[in-house]
Amino acid sequence: MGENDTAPEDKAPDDAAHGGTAESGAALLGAADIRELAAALDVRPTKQLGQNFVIDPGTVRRIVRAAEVGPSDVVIEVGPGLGSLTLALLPEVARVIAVELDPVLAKALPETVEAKAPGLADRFEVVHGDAMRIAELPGPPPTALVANLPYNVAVPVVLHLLELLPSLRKGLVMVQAEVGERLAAAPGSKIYGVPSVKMAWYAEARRAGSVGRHVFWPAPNVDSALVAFTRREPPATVATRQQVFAVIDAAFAQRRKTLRAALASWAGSPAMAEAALRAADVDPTARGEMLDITAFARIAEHRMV
Ligand SMILES: C[S@@+](CC[C@H](N)C(=O)[O-])C[C@H]1O[C@@H](n2cnc3c(N)ncnc32)[C@H](O)[C@@H]1O
Repeated sequence: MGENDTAPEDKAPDDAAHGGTAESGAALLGAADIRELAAALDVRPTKQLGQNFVIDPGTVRRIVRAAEVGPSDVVIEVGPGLGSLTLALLPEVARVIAVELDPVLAKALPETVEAKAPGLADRFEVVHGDAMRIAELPGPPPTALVANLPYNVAVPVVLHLLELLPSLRKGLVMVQAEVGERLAAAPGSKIYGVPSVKMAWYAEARRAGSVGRHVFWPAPNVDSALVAFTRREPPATVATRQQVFAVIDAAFAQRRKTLRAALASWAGSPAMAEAALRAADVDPTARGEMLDITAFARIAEHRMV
């Protein structure tokens, strides 16, 4: 799927539409279903929790297709909300473990699954909690992350789950368009930064399409992007992940400065920063935005204090 892909479904959904029943055994949620569910639960979507619910069955189908998940996948879904994406995932995969922070939504979801996908409810489990803080999950280890993420915490959630769950081999997340570009950016581009390099420690990320704001209720102020990722081995290094991430944070905290200046307090002094950079075969007058993850790992190895 190309960057500017506009799938046939990427049009304004009919506001009154019900999602209808799919042959797969799960009914998908349309705009009218979402409003009915929200009214029944007295849910008023909050910005604080990034609650923008997908009201377009075409969009959730598109997400599931782009995720390339199958019958052997155990999916972790973050922020299932009222269940739009959950219901599209269930017929396709072995199991969905959904982590939801809102207690009202977490409590209501099993009932929605039972009502809309009666034959598939045994594949589903909901965990009430904060996806940025969970330390363990029930059941078999997840192989894929598929989520329409709460936008304000999208990057920390993805990084936390990649660190916590080595079983996670791939993922497809819907995020704010600008965040999607950052996650998938390559060295040398203006938007390359901390999310791009930290993501590259764990996985190869790429843009997998765009989604307009009209497929959500309420509609957010920004458009969205689909980002796909595939796990890869971190660079071979004697430095720990924390040590490498400390260099990345220092380099981008003052991204307009040369690395010699930006890494001065991390190294102990500008001269020590220069020594570490030279030992790592990195030009001390370069800026962080030019370096890939392997260069950051080499620099971390050469800190002298
Ligand atoms: C963008 S909505 C997506 C809802 C649903 N998946 C959909 O596509 O309609 C984000 C969801 O994440 C939940 N959420 C927000 N912060 C969270 C966190 N830290 N951990 C888990 N869920 C969170 C919100 O309550 C909300 O249900």
